[in-house]
Amino acid sequence: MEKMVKPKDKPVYTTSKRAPDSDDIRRSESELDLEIERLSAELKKAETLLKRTKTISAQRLEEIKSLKESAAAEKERLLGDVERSQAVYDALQADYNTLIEEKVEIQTALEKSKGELATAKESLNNTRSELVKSHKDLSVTREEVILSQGIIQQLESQKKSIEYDKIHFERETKRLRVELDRMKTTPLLMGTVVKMIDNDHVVIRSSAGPQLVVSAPMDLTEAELAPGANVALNQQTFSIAEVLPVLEEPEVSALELIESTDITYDQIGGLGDQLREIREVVELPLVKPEIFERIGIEPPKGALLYGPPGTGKTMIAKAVANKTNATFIRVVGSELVQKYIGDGAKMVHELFEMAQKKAPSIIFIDEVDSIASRRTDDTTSADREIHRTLMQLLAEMDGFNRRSNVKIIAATNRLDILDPAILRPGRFDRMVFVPLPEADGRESIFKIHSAKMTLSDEIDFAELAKMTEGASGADIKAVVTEAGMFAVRGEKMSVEKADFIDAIHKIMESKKKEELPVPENMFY
Ligand SMILES: Nc1ncnc2c1ncn2[C@@H]1O[C@H](COP(=O)(O)OP(=O)(O)OP(=O)(O)O)[C@@H](O)[C@H]1O
Repeated sequence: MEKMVKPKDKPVYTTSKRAPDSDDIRRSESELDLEIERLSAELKKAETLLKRTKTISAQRLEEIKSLKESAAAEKERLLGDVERSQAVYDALQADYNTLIEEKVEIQTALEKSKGELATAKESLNNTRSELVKSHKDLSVTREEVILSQGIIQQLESQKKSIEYDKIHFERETKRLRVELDRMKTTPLLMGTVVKMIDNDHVVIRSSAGPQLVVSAPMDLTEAELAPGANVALNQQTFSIAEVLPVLEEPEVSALELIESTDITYDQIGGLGDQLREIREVVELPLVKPEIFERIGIEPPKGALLYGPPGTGKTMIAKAVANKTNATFIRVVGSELVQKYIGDGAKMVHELFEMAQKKAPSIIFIDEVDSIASRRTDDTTSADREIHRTLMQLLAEMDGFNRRSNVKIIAATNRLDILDPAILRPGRFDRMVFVPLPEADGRESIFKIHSAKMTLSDEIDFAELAKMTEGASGADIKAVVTEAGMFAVRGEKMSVEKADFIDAIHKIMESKKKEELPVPENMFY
């Protein structure tokens, strides 16, 4: 702010009694000039100040104008915002109103549903109590049904078992009758073939002493009547009744004894797992006994093979004997007790002695169920005989040295009737189920048995395997042989698919006719 100039020494006009002289006038004039000068300077200053104030005012005015403009623009914008907000607010208000209406509707519906729910709950409770009541009734009925089902099942399995036993007994009766007939006939004389004179005559040295020339029976081949063969002769006519098996030891002639069998593992189809198991328990201890010693465990004594007939149980035993170079000694349970009545137990003892002598050896007890079946009591003398034979077998198995080179393989089609005593631990170290072959197994059995046949190219073994569901290895072998026979009869160059199909029909049909009812737990 510009400081106002304060007049310093204003000229003082004094009134004096004398008239101003020229000096006074000059003095007053110069004072007036000074005053005028000062006032001019002050005026100038005031003008400059005014000018500056004007400029500032103009600037301020400009600023105020621009502020006014921007305030107007801002106002415009705010007004727009207010409008938009109003629109949003209106929309929200509309939504809110709708929601309120909906809420009212929902509340009404909710009230209605609550009522319905209460009704439904009530009827549910009623139904539930009815259900609980029926459930109780049903439980009682179900228990009765289960009870009756159990009784029916029991009766059915008893029936099946009885039917089976009946068939078994019928067969045994038939066999015993034949045996009895044989026993009733005059005893036969034993003789040894010395030589064949021609196709029809043979020289025999009889056990009574003399040498005889007898007629060669039509049904015996030259090979069977080879020098040294043992034959049984009719005492009156001296005709040859039958060729006797090679007698290794007079006491145990009931046995089949093969020094070295010719069955190999690769001739057995579809039993990989079973072979592996049996090789572990029978082959390994014979071939590598040191492994068991090293590990410090007792080597197994043997195994029990069980399963349907004709599935290769005997083959497995023979193949193990072959692999281990062991003597194969086969004894048939039913023959032990039927042929040697009173001597079964003695035969068992001799069997084990002989196996020891011929070691390494494998004792194969076929149809072990004939001597080891579960019995309720030993009422008949035959029962007692069977029991004695079994006791002897168990004693031999228990007293038998695990480290000896003798192993036992037993086989049965009737695991269900076996005496638990024979299954007790320490007797058979492993029980191996030998089942009917699956399609793959059947295919490989077809291939094995037809390996030496001349076959036509069209033969598809997988297809034949599909057609023989339920067939055993023995059935498949029979099919292959029969197919060969069809081809021979038809004088063909090779066995054709049609021959196989005819053979399958023939064998499977006859199998169906022979089939017996199988008790449920027969193989388990
Ligand atoms: N898995 C198989 N592989 C090849 N051939 C088999 C097989 N199973 C059975 N066979 C054929 O069937 C024949 C009879 O088999 P095997 O005597 O071994 O049966 P099994 O089970 O001992 O019968 P069973 O219980 O009636 O004594 C054999 O000689 C063989 O030709």
